[in-house]
Amino acid sequence: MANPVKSAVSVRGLRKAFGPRTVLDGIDLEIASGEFVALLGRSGCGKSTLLRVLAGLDRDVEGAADVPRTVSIAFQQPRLLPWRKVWRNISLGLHRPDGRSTALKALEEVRLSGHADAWPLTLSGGEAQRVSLARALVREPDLLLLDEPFGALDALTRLAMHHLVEDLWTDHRPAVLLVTHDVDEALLLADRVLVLDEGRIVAEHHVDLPRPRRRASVVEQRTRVLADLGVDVETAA
Ligand SMILES: Nc1ncnc2c1ncn2[C@@H]1O[C@H](COP(=O)(O)OP(=O)(O)OP(=O)(O)O)[C@@H](O)[C@H]1O
Repeated sequence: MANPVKSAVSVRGLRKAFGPRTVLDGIDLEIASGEFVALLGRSGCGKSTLLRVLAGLDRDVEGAADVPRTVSIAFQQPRLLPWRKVWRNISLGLHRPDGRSTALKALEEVRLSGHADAWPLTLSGGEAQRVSLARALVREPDLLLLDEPFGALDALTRLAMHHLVEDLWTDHRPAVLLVTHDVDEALLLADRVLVLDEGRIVAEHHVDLPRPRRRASVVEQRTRVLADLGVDVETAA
């Protein structure tokens, strides 16, 4: 028998309700080991709720969700502790004697060497987000959950972050689930793009373009994904 692809995430029949409101309505989802998946959907369709469940932050659900033992999550806001230096933010909770050198290595990877002893409030938005990525990666997660990590950044910083995340993913190869509102971002980074609508996965696009990808190369697929999001590109502003 051929070697089956190892799953990092296996979700079956996942349901989540807040009171009378069903937010996740029977999600089935497989993510292969090392696969990069993007999740698109309108505001309020349940994207962050799904990520929270996969991160183990919300266990009050129906259905089954198998995830790896090491899961890291990074949010739109870096959520750094302002009273701890950058390196301590990264090594927090690692419980290793070599916490500082591990943090320094992670900072080097996110191209922030030299900021180890800085205070978080002295960092730019992009720098703080890179610290947040370093903190997520230092745990060597088998699953990395990214909840709109570039959403608050300006266009140029965002572009640099795309390259950085792709490099980090290539070097470490965790499975990734990236929540974004940006169709181009999804198509530039992911192997597969899912569209969530009212708590259900309603469309799936495989992105077979060679890497590194350019914006021009995703134009054709962009139209199809936008159609699944209910956006008519002819009339969209
Ligand atoms: N703790 C909560 N209590 C009650 N309702 C909640 C709670 N968390 C989320 N919801 C509701 O669940 C729905 C889905 O929220 P969720 O944050 O998952 O959406 P989203 O797709 O990530 O949206 P956005 O793109 O705007 O971040 C929303 O209607 C939200 O109001």
